[in-house]
Amino acid sequence: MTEFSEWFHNILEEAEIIDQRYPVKGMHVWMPHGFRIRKNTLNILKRILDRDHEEVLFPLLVPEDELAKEAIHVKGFEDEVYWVTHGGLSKLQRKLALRPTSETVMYPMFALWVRSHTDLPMRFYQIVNTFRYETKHTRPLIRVREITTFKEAHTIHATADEAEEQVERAIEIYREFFDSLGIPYLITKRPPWDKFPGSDYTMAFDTLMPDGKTLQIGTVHNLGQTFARTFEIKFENPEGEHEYVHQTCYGLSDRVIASVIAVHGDESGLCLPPEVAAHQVVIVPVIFKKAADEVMEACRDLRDSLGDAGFRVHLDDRDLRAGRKYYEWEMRGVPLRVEIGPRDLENNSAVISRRDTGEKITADLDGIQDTLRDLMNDILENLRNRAWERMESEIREAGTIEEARNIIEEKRGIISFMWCGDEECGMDVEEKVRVDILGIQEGGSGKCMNCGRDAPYRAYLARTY
Ligand SMILES: Nc1ncnc2c1ncn2[C@@H]1O[C@H](COS(=O)(=O)NC(=O)[C@@H](N)CS)[C@@H](O)[C@H]1O
Ligand SMILES: [Mg+2]
Ligand SMILES: [Zn+2]
Repeated sequence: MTEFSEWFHNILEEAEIIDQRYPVKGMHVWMPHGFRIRKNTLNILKRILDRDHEEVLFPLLVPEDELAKEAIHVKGFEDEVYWVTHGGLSKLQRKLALRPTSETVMYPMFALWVRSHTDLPMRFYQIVNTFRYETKHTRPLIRVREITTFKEAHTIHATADEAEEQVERAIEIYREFFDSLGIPYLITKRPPWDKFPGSDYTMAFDTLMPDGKTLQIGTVHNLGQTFARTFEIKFENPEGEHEYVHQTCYGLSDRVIASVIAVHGDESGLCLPPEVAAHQVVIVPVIFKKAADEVMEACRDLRDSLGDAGFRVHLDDRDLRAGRKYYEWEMRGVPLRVEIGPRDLENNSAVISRRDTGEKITADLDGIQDTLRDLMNDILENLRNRAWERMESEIREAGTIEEARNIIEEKRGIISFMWCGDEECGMDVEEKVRVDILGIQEGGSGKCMNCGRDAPYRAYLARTY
């Protein structure tokens, strides 16, 4: 873990998550193992969203004039948009953009869908690929040009209060989702100069990566009525008048997978929450001359009974040294390994090894399903607690610019300080400490670290991806 980005690139290759050799910069191939992890992660997310969102699928290509409609929005994306200019050999009358995000794709259609207040609220999401011509240093899963796993939710409301409440609901959805992955997060309101282009304000989830830099792993935007006015999205209210709707949108991406890998990983490789691991349990037969057949028989029976009980289980019956198997499954982050040998047969037991703590437990084969389920819950709990403790230990209070500078130089991590909220002063702090203001949390009191004025906000600074 000395050089995190080297560790990260290596594990993506060794654990066959993605293949980075694809000949377009910032675009990678999901390999079978990585794809399973991605699928399991998305299943958790969809289970949460499907409670009160409808899943949809909109086109990839955006007409130039639609993309350009909302001036601030297009300004924010104009240098990141990929364009399609030809259909076959013929030049297109009007060029088409590859969606960098789908406001300008969806909202012309929302204008057709929304009629009456009885249609509202509407809550949609789609999980698609989006394209951003990132000019900063691209990194697999972290800063890509094809965002392969872009979950974007878009909601429509009759009032500002409802939109406000939806922002809170989206924040709870993200908390539940990240908690199910054991990923710690800091929730702040982005400073005005860093909010989503065209939004009223942005709430962001940041997590701390092993190298002391923060990664924005999710964002929730209150769009107010800006896009409604631009795209004429109106509804007839109970009094028969026409009003513009109020909107929110909230997004996640491949970074969710990046943070699961980075936050829980260790020197042995991946360490995956059981909910997302490709295999939750791997069975390794301990083969000696004696009783070899009985051992294999017992391992197959266990594989079948666990499979029938809904575990993602794999029996590794390859003719390889056990040690080689242990290494491989630990590197791939399989939460639980079960070994059965001749001695275990006699005792009708098995030896279970936990990936997160390395602890070995001897368990009766009768009732081993409950033992494994309990262990899987313990593992998620342990991973989550370990990750939260680590992040919280890296959040340090600074009373002066000097202190802030020293902390960032020596330890990186996250700095919290009291801020007056004035943009000038904020930019000045970023300048002096040479890191970004992540955002603020309301309800502080004290004097601004930088200018001494009254400070109603607790603000956070960190070096970011
Ligand atoms: N180049 C990128 N590679 C990987 N993830 C990215 C990239 N750019 C943004 N993201 C992730 O995508 C999330 C949503 O992007 S966003 O611009 O903040 N918000 C939107 O696009 C809104 N339409 C909400 S869906 C970000 O919070 C960030 O976690
Ligand atoms: Mg960007
Ligand atoms: Zn100040």
